[in-house]
Amino acid sequence: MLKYLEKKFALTNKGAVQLLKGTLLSALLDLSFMLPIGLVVYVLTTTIEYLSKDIYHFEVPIIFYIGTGILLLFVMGVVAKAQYKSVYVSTYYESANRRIHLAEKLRRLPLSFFGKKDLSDLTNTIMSDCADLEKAFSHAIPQLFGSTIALIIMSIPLFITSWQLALSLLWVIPVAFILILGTKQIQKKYNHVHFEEKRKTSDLLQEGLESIHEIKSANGEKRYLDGLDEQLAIAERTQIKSNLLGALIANSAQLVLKLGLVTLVIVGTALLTKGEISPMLFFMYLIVASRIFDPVISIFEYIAHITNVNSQITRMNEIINYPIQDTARNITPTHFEIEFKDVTFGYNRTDSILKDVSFTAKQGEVTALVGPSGSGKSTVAKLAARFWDANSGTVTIGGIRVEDFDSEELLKYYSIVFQDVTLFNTSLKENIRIGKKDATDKEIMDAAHAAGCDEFIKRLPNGIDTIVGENGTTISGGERQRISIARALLKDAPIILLDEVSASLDVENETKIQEAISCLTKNKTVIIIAHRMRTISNANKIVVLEAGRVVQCGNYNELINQDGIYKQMVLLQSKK
Ligand SMILES: Nc1ncnc2c1ncn2[C@@H]1O[C@H](COP(=O)(O)OP(=O)(O)OP(=O)(O)O)[C@@H](O)[C@H]1O
Repeated sequence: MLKYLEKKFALTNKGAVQLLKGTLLSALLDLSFMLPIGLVVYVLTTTIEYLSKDIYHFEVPIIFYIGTGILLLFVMGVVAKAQYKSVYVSTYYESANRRIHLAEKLRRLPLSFFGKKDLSDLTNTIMSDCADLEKAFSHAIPQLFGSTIALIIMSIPLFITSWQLALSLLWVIPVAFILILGTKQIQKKYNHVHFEEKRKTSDLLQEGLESIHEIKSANGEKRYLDGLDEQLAIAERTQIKSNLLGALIANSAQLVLKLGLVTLVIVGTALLTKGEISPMLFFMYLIVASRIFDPVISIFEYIAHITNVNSQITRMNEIINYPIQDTARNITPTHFEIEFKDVTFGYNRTDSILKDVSFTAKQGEVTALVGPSGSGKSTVAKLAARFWDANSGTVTIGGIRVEDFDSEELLKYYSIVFQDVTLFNTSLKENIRIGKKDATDKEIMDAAHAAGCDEFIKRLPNGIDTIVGENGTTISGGERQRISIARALLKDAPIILLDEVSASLDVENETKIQEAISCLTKNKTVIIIAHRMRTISNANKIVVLEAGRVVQCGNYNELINQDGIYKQMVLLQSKK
């Protein structure tokens, strides 16, 4: 039962237990609301009975009734408080747990997962989907089950006292349910369309905000805003349609319920005329009829609400059930030689970006990857750090397959400088400290100095304590790259992956960086990707890639004497 609830509603185990508890308490609360009705019926029956016997005083003092009333209110209060605590408070805890659980899961997911998803979609799942579920769990799901249980329990005494009256009152419930459940698929379809349009709108908004510079520089504001207007209008239309349909179905169902009172009056009057029921019993049914449909109406609302969150639950389960790169073995390799053996890989598993790639990057040597744009150099570096898993073939470090390492442990062995440097909206110092969490300020300053950051840090208003803005918007591309190099220097890991490090540097800075890198790379396994042949002419090994295949491999002297793509690239660049 608990496992079913966990899967069905994307809950943690604790959340499923709380849902069960909340359901029972919600049923109890619905039942407790019938207690005052019981008291009213009791008072009225005894009053009428006394009056019919010409007795004008109560045998029990009136204070007894008042006391019972107060006691009932107290019981209702206690049950309501327990239900509130169980349903609402625990829902917020569950919501916090769900977000943490999702974030933990996202942390362990392979990059292939993120390649298939866009970021605004994931942000939506963590933020707004969680909020929608929070609402559903605090307002709908426990009450739905609770109200259903309460309704069944309330119906039993009604059928026992008079099955004809009970039937004439309650026949509308299954009819209304058939109406609601029969149209559930249509509602689901409309909700799904609306949900998708809402997602597209937030994608478009996020994309616009992220690429505001490009849009402005290409004079594309009008086109972008027109597109956004159109998308907003579509989202609005789908929302109206979905809400209208929901309201139409809910109101029709409520109208059907009203018929129950009509048939009760007709059947009750007929039975009364025939003398088959007492006026008191009829009267009692009329009072019950005024309240019995309340939980049913709530059930309809809850069903609509739960139908609405189905898409969110599906998306959340997609993340929760995605297989993680989980090997969790703590292994320390004795050396850090990287070997690619017949590696074939494609980002979408159908098109191969790398084909049968084999080479060895030895420890203490610099291995350079060169080749035309799009030949797969960065992809090789990503596979070396197990950002992605190869489709076939093996990537090993010190003779151990990368898949056998715990994915987080593995990255401790790497210092990585990629083309796209990500900076966080904090100080430069903290951005460099990411390389080594416990680094002292002096270590950070030394790394920044070695990476050639001194000159631009001096220019910043608060030096190394300057906040760099979201993703480092306040500093240039070359400066970002130098910060990234400072991080790598600080981390001082045994494997270094450098992708295009000198691409956005001027000649003077490039020389400085080259010096820093040569300190960094001593006795380490270095894989360097460069477009400028000059920067890698001293590499111990040069691996030339073309269309995802290794077409040449050797040192500079060997390759320059071969008639191949490497020689062509060197000649072409020296002409330039
Ligand atoms: N995340 C990704 N999802 C799908 N395809 C990708 C992804 N990253 C790269 N590619 C594709 O893989 C191919 C190789 O890309 P890669 O970045 O490895 O080439 P590269 O040799 O480093 O290119 P460049 O020198 O221009 O940086 C390209 O066709 C690219 O479009």
